[in-house]
Amino acid sequence: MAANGTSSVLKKEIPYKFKDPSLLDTRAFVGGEWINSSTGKTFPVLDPEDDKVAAEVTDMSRKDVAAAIEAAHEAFQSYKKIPHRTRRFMVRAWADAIKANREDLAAICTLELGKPYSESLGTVKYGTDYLDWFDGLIERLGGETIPAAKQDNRVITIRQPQGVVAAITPWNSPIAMITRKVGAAIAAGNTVVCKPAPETPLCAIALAKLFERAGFPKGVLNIVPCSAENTPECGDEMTSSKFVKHLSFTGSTPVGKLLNTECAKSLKRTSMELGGNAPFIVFEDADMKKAADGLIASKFRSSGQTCVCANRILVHKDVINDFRDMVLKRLPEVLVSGSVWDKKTNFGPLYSSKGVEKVKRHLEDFKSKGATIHAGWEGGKLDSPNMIPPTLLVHSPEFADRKALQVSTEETFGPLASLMPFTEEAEAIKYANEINVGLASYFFTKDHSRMWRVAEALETGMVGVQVGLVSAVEQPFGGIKESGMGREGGGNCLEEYTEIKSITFGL
Ligand SMILES: NC(=O)c1ccc[n+]([C@@H]2O[C@H](COP(=O)([O-])OP(=O)(O)OC[C@H]3O[C@@H](n4cnc5c(N)ncnc54)[C@H](O)[C@@H]3O)[C@@H](O)[C@H]2O)c1
Ligand SMILES: N[C@@H](CC=O)C(=O)O
Repeated sequence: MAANGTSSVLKKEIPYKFKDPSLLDTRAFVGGEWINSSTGKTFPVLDPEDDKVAAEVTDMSRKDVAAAIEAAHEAFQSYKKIPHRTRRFMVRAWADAIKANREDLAAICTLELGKPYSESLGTVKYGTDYLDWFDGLIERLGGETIPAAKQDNRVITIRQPQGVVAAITPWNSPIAMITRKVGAAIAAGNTVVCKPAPETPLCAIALAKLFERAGFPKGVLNIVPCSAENTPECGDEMTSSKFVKHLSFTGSTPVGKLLNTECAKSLKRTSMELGGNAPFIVFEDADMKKAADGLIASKFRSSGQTCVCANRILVHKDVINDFRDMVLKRLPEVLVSGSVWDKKTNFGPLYSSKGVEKVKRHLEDFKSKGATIHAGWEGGKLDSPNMIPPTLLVHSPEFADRKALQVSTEETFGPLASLMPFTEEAEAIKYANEINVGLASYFFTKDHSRMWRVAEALETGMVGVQVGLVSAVEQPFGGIKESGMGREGGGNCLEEYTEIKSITFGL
């Protein structure tokens, strides 16, 4: 029992009292039952704010994952027959349950991810926006009638769910990445086995608690938390199972490629939302304040830990000093650091010391190649664990060796921005596109011709023109090149989880 009396699960005190402590659970959810791993093993979940153990979560084995897949397969046999409208009401009820418990869910997100509580409330809203969106799409998930070439034939198509969908999700968005993926698969009539990231299983478990209350049949959603050590085995069970028809993954490009290769052996469908390395370009005619605010929103939200964060920042050499000064002015006006539980705080620690190591490596690389630090971290001991302040570096207007920088080939995934100069539009586009990934990109200019030209030229799945945020449920979210395959959100997102069947009638 935790000293604060809020939950028997908590291993440490936090300055938040749960309204419904039962949402904090450490068990798996399989076939409608709350269970522990057959091995009895657990793994620790840390609070990134102090690196202390927050909870011990059940560590599901390969055998347990196989049982969850079977439970999902069994549930699919009846769930697939449920009318679209009934399914819609259940999705609606899940969304409503999440909304009614938004504060507790946000607190769980803050606890295991270190995300400031106010930002966590935003991520709960973003997550439920997806379910609201699917609610509007479910009953439109129909087929079409097709004029047949033969006089005595009539042809129609119907859309049917695929079966068991395996979902593997990352730590950096532990609520929205689940509702966006699991919600879409279930809205389309599939059943799901979801393996959340080992760093953030508590949000997934809490979402399953609310799912259970929404009236879905047993086995429609199964949550199988497992440790980093068990992950490859559990993943292999998902990619090799004959019952899994679709693997939906959000995470890094190397893991996505591995899973995709394994799924290819049995021709499973895959959805791959993978890593990015977003270019962010400030042209010489840009509105400096708009561009600075765009950079702060894109680079520093979630402390720089999103797949669509600005990463390679190019500023026209004639305005690089003006832009630097505007960013330096706006940073303290926009970002507030402090305890993640303080409602005013909107900038928090990284998810773990692994993240800190990577940011430090990029910082040292920028410094060694001539960038100077204008704000933030110099690479020394941090004041508190994982808490890197918003950091700004600038290269001289003559700097030309961009391709040698680590940031040119790797996401920083942290609150570190280094401004690099460019001279010509074509040069900026060439550098932006000279990479194997293409998720998001951003640019700022007041020139309307340039807006179209550059938006069309950038090789990414999403482009922000004069904005630093591109995530919204109503628009297709996803990348090209090695940033993935498929789209989540947008008007056609449920179709990804269906098969088209064409039926020919002879008269
Ligand atoms: N495109 C998008 O929509 C999107 C969204 C969020 C994050 N991301 C990307 O995710 C990455 C950050 O997340 P991460 O560090 O957790 O990525 P990761 O690839 O290490 O892990 C993602 C998930 O895959 C699991 N995993 C790891 N190895 C596995 C294996 N062998 N078999 C099965 N599962 C395995 C992890 O446990 C986790 O659940 C970044 O690259 C980011 O850009 C992309
Ligand atoms: N949470 C992000 C996804 C990548 O990290 C978003 O949807 O913007």
